[in-house]
Amino acid sequence: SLAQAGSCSVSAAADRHRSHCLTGRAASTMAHAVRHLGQEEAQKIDEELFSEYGFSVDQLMELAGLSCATAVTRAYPLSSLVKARPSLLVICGPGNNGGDGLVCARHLKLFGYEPTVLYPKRPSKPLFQGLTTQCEKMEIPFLTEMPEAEVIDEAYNLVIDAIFGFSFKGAVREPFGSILDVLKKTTVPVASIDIPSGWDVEQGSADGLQPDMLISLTAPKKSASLFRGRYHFLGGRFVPPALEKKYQLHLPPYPGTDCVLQL
Ligand SMILES: NC(=O)C1=CN([C@@H]2O[C@H](COP(=O)(O)OP(=O)(O)OC[C@H]3O[C@@H](n4cnc5c(N)ncnc54)[C@H](OP(=O)(O)O)[C@@H]3O)[C@@H](O)[C@H]2O)[C@@H](O)CC1
Ligand SMILES: [K+]
Repeated sequence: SLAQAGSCSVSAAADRHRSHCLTGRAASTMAHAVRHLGQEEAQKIDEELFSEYGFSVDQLMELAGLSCATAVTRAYPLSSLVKARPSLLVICGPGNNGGDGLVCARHLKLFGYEPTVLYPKRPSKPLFQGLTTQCEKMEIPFLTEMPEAEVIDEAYNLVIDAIFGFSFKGAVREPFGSILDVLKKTTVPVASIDIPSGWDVEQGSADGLQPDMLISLTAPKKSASLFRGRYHFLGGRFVPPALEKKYQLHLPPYPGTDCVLQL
């Protein structure tokens, strides 16, 4: 399915459709390279979206999670899954990255996948309680503990890592240290939302998780240049042009109405 975009033919008459036919890679080489954000800068942009631009967290989280689910369908279409059932494990952390994971799980269920969620540390805020209820009502099962690596390899096609995002700092605290240790032993592909969890947002982690996919939200963070997996997508198509300009993000153009773009 990733080859589809590249094989699309371009006629002069269909110039306005040209962006549909460019792969993200081709499109991004046409403009300035997309900028990689430092940790403080990513947090500042996030804050500004709320304080200056009037967005609510719920709104952006919905768009971010939808982008992630869409990107997963591009890289791992239902027809490509090797297990009998289209099972996925979504591991959610205690912050907004975890919230993106819950939204992503809900959309993936609507897209025909069978997500199961592990959500060991749940904030008491109504936002996260609501997102949890929405998943439960969609008959998405919640695990009570992290399965062994062999069990994950046997049961799931893919793990979605929604543990930590751009606010992660320092050494990993429990229960997430043990969860990440198991995740490093699994052989099924891991798709990380925004940052491979456990990586320093700017410096990465030499002996850390090596995900197969990374979905950068808003703009890639500095550590994304160390990503060696197969699929790097950009998502979170909600940045107002004035904010993009102020931070000189140089975002590549998203094709048509797509909410994701392969970098
Ligand atoms: N504008 C955008 O792009 C948008 C971005 N969005 C998303 O938000 C994400 C950023 O969310 P965020 O700020 O809530 O931070 P995030 O990293 O999920 O969690 C921080 C939590 O982790 C914990 N923690 C930290 N360090 C730890 C450690 N060493 N070991 C253990 N725990 C540690 C700490 O918990 P604590 O234990 O301190 O309570 C804290 O609560 C971003 O990456 C993107 O996915 C969209 O939803 C909306 C639009
Ligand atoms: K993550």
